[in-house]
Amino acid sequence: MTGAPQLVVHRDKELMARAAAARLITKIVDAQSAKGYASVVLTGGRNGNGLLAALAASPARDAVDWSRLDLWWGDERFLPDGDAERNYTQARAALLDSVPVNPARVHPMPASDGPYEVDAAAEVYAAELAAAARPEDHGQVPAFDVLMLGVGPDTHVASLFPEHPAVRETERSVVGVHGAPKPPPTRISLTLPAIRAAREVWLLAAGEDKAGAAAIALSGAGEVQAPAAGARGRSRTLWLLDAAAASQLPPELYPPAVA
Ligand SMILES: O=C1O[C@H](COP(=O)(O)O)[C@@H](O)[C@H](O)[C@H]1O
Repeated sequence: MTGAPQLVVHRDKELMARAAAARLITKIVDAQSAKGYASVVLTGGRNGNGLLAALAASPARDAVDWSRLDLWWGDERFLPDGDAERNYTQARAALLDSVPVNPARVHPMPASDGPYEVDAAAEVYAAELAAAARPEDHGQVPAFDVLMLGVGPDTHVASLFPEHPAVRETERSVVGVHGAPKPPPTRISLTLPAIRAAREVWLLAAGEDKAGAAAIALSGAGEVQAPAAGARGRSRTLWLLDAAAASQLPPELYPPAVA
């Protein structure tokens, strides 16, 4: 597991989205060159969708071989297929409908109008992840190249909310979430162990309303009280912030000391 999280602070949220999109393109291209494919976990929320829109607008998007990209989701709002509030619907609108992804490699979480209730739907997604894990991944989910997470103002990541049962899960890779404090109340989420299987975890936080959450999560809070504190990658944990979201960080974390 990685050491301390690394921080990159951009001037504003537009620049953060563009820089993060450029970073993601490079990461995908590098992974595809090294092993033939890349696997990425997408996040919902404003910052995640901002990144996808910036990627869609980037001329460098053509450097990605979209047919050799596995896409997964970190969480989903358990709503009918096509609902405008589903993370999958929003990712399609922001990016996926305008690039030649291979539909067989795109893995949205189940919708509420499918054959499963939420806990069974979570089990189905866990089985899909397990089937995609390779022996060298040594786990029940693939070793994702990059797993992105938006950080909520309450420090939630994916659909893991402070003090909720889902954030305490230590065995399963995917769980149904009931009674989430942010609508809709019923959701599906990767758990912290599944998140920590990723090579790199990128936490996205832009805007003043994320400043308190970033400060708490980066100042030694426990993961049950501040789920973002428990989101770490195997080889790297990267916080991508804008100046507003970094504005309450303790001075020992930001700005960096002058050499
Ligand atoms: O509901 C959700 O919220 C978080 C954070 O969203 P934001 O709009 O505050 O950035 C998001 O990461 C998660 O995927 C989503 O389901």
